[in-house]
Amino acid sequence: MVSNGGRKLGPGRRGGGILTGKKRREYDEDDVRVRPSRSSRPRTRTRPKHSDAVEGFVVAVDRGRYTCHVGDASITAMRARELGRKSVVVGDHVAIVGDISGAPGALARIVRIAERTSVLRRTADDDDTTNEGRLERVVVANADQLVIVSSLADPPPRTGFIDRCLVAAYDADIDPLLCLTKADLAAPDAVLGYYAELDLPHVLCRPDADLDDLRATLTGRISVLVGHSGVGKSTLVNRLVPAADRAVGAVSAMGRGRHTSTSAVALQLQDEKPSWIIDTPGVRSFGLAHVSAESLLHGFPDLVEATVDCRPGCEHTADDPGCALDAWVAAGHADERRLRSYRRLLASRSGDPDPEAAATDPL
Ligand SMILES: Nc1nc2c(ncn2[C@@H]2O[C@H](COP(=O)(O)OP(=O)(O)OP(=O)(O)O)[C@@H](O)[C@H]2O)c(=O)[nH]1
Ligand SMILES: [Zn+2]
Repeated sequence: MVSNGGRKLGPGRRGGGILTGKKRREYDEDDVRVRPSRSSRPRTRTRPKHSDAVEGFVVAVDRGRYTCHVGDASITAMRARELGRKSVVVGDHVAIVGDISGAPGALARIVRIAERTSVLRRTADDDDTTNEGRLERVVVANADQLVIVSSLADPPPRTGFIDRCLVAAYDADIDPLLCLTKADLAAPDAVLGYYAELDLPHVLCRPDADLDDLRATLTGRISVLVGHSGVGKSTLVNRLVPAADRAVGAVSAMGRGRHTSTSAVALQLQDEKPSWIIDTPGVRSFGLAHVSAESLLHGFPDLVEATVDCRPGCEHTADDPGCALDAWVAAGHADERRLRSYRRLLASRSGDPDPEAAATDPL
């Protein structure tokens, strides 16, 4: 009988539960260091204590207070000390004890976090004001789908942003969906042409048409919406969940301040199956410093095949002599703009100044 040391492996959506050797550098999900060794804490002492815990779903996080959906009620909870440094994020399924009446002022306690089926991360490399520097943050847990909202005009689509989101989605093993808004203002051909080689599903949205296509992809799933300011994300959220009442067109002066909340909010869709959309008002980009160069390639399935011809250790940069990606593009197997985008992300990852950051998008 083969033993795994009594360690419980995760559901392993990606790697079949394989534990990777490299511990991700992060500060808010510390599972390893704070857990006492098995012998130092008798399990029986804590287990029965929480047998009365109820299940909840974390829908919002604000300064140490967690809004949780329990049944059809909404309650406020804090983290129990026994969670240690382990973070609780929107999308987490948790076990809750204490005052779950939902009455004003009632405060319950989160005592357990269920194993996550997916973890969407970003490196906070857009915030160089923190002491910690570039740290990895968990944005959302248990999402099934990343809805990348991009307008076709006003503002024009930015494929660099979309490519970045695609890498984050593939890295988290979450299905991407390209949601193109303002289809009443411009045609989608240029954007769709750029992604022609990818199996990337898309929907078009416009004010004078229903959202049935989009709704169909949201049913029964947890979907995270990301998008630049002004692309019409709030407009979409309001159409999907009228009760949400997200501010539309209001670009506040606080928008770029570091105190702006970057936390996400989960909103339930009126649907026959449990369906949630998670709005991410503060997430304007996905820092990808935590993603390896090889994983970065997964956002570019049209390029990945070429790299079998690269020499071992090839870093796939423009300066890498004999990088097979150049020949691949020269032979017409992939769009040259895709290679440029990949190399831009590679450069931004390592903190190099992005030579094309100020340049317009390839489209
Ligand atoms: N023509 C057209 N305008 C739209 C559409 N969707 C949204 N808008 C307009 O675009 C502007 C920005 O929309 P918002 O929904 O506030 O965009 P947002 O992405 O939430 O932007 P932030 O609030 O900055 O996060 C508003 O004036 C909307 O009325 C669309 O499909 N077509
Ligand atoms: Zn190469």
